[in-house]
Amino acid sequence: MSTETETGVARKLKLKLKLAINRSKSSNGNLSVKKGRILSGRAQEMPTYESRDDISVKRTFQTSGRGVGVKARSLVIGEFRKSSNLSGKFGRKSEFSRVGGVENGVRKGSSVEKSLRTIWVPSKNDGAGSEKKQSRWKGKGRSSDGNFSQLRVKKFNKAEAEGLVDFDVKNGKFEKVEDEGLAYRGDASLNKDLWRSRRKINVGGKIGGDGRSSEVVSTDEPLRKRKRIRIHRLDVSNKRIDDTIMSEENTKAKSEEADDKDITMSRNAQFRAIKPTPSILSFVEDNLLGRRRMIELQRAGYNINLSAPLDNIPNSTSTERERIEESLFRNRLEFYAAAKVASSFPVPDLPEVAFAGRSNVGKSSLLNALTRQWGVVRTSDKPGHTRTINFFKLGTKLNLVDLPGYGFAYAKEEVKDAWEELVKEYVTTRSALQRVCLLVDTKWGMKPRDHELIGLMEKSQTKYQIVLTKTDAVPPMDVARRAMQIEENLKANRSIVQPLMIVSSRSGAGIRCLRTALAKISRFVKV
Ligand SMILES: Nc1nc2c(ncn2[C@@H]2O[C@H](COP(=O)(O)OP(=O)(O)OP(=O)(O)O)[C@@H](O)[C@H]2O)c(=O)[nH]1
Ligand SMILES: [Mg+2]
Repeated sequence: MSTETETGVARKLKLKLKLAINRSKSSNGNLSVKKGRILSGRAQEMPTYESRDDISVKRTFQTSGRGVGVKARSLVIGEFRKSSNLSGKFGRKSEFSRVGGVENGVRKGSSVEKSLRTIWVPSKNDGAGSEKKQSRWKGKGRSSDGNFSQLRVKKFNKAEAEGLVDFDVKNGKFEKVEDEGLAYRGDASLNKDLWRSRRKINVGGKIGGDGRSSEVVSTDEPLRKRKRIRIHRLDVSNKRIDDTIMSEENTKAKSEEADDKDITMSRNAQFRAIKPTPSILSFVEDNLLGRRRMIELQRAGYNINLSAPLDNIPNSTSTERERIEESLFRNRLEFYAAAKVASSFPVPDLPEVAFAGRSNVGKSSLLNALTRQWGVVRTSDKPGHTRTINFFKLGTKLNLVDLPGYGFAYAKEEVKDAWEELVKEYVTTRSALQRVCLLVDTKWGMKPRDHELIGLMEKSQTKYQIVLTKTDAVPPMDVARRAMQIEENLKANRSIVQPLMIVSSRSGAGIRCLRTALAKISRFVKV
């Protein structure tokens, strides 16, 4: 290239650079940066360079919005690669030296206006920043691009005076995207370095490690807030009790709580705060009650290929189910009467055990499970399937009675009322009735109608026993909590028969215990 051309090129370069600096100064708010990529803005109008210069470029951007501080500020550094309208690289290597301390305005300021700057910095690595090279460069500049270098040093000084921050990061790269402005090419290592160097600043107040400067940097960036979970002070079941950090919000909430003495825990929190007794817990564990994985049943020695696998003898080598331990329940279950009204109740000849409870709680299923005669009593997943009082004979010693459910059911209100009245009449007047098994869904617990029926049975001195059902649908701990809750609530009652039974017709858990309890009635009670 001739001297004449070089001078022309230098002049062009100077003009364009000046233009770029002015633009970036005057229109600071025009850039938006996201994930290291400049999305829009003035960077499109970056100058092009036709000769290679020993300068490197540093741009700092600050986005407004969330997380202003280390993360929000994106330092974009690097070099331009050759492209159609660029005849040379811009900056040899993107290694930078620190040019100034961090000014609060830059770090703290959330406004883009204040923080967005473009400065042109002589690279230390390239020697442009060193005394020796700078003077050489300046000298050179006097003949060819002296004005340019002066301008650059001037800008540099100005930027330094403004206290723009610089970081030392290796090999950062720019690429020029055709007329789209600068695009940061997502160099992961660059990101890491950046993040590290910033962390170092935060921690030690110095740029250490790879950082080329050891100047102290102000560290008044806001720290990120930690997430906090608010838990009720009485809820001891939750392990993540965070009583260490007191945010403003927390303190306020706690003082409000203290003021409001009548504050009540949510039902769920109350339930989770229940601590079951060791005896209940061991009963639940021993009988593998609650939701269990098949592997757990297998390890306990149950044949999981059978339906209701837990209603069997553990570690049995037989592929068949072992026979029922209570001879009473080996008898055939026979339907013999159904009653829609009290006048059609059959003559009481044998002791009766009735199964009461809300619709869909699993009364009919339990009869089948107890006798292992699935299909004798009809069941359905639709609440309100059993609509009459159904009497079943179990051999010649005991009758089992399946009652219609109460509460929600797919039936008309007056029909449901009639069922409820019928059930109430049966449990309070039936002379042969020896025990009512009041079934309660473990998941939902006792409802007002259950308490209503209990009240009636207490009045009429009918013996009743609570049976928790569908235990396979809830975690073992919840089964224990529910049992504990009900026992606590009903401990003052006189007609209740203890202990509370906990079963699952589906898994067969607890069925053997219930059989034993009911078989006793047939042995000792005579009608
Ligand atoms: N997971 C699970 N489901 C059960 C259990 N027992 C019964 N079910 C299901 O619950 C639904 C209702 O069972 P039923 O035996 O018909 O209930 P019910 O209390 O007789 O209902 P009504 O006759 O409408 O009063 C059916 O879909 C059963 O399969 C159990 O122990 N575990
Ligand atoms: Mg039923």
